[in-house]
Amino acid sequence: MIELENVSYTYGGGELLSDVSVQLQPGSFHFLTGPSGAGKTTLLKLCYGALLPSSGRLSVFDQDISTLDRDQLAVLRRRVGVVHQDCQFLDHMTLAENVALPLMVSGRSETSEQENLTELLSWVGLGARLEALPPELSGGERQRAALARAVILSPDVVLADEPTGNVDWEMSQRLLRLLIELNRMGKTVLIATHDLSLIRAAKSQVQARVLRISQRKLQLAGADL
Ligand SMILES: Nc1ncnc2c1ncn2[C@@H]1O[C@H](COP(=O)(O)OP(=O)(O)OP(=O)(O)O)[C@@H](O)[C@H]1O
Repeated sequence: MIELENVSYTYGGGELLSDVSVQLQPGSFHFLTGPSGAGKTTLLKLCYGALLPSSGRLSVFDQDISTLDRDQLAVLRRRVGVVHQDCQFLDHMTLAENVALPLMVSGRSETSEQENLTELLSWVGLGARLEALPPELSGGERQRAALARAVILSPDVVLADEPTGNVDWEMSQRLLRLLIELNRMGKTVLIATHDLSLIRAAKSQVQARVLRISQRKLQLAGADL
């Protein structure tokens, strides 16, 4: 589904990721961990085509990303839902409008889609907050809204960047359960996190592989987490 083969990523400050190879199989569940600044967000951005590898091969849904034009890349991105680290809401729009943005951008605003929106917001426990503005939301509400927006177009893959970064343990468990539920629906899930207790908690609920970035390399973490 997503395959990196000897991918390196270099920017002005030097090489951040070196010779990374990994496959995310359909329906798999992965964690991506590593110290702050190790390159987790960068690796996620490579996975949805926001950045291109400096070298190596990256294919998403069996398409070599370097061969895609802008329109093809846009189609591909609709199949990958991203929960951004900072949520990225438009503060003057309501929660429901923010979550519906991907529908509007892709020209899908029929009644059935609006019904899906209401259902989706109830699923994440925000059915009563549709009209709230982003500055009025708590950290946990923002993260759940970001998750709803990431899956509104029914993507095949969900990439979540520190989805439990600013919430307490109870809320992080709730977010984790939602992500596990998405995986049980067949979606491929990758969660970037430095929270090892979250990973430990997940291991009894889902079969997850843990990838770790250390000194520019990506490794499969052992059972000693
Ligand atoms: N194109 C770029 N230009 C400048 N700096 C970059 C670029 N790409 C990555 N970096 C730097 O590389 C480092 C890794 O960033 P990244 O956000 O991927 O790490 P991270 O593991 O997600 O960190 P955190 O856990 O703190 O979110 C950062 O210091 C970032 O500023």
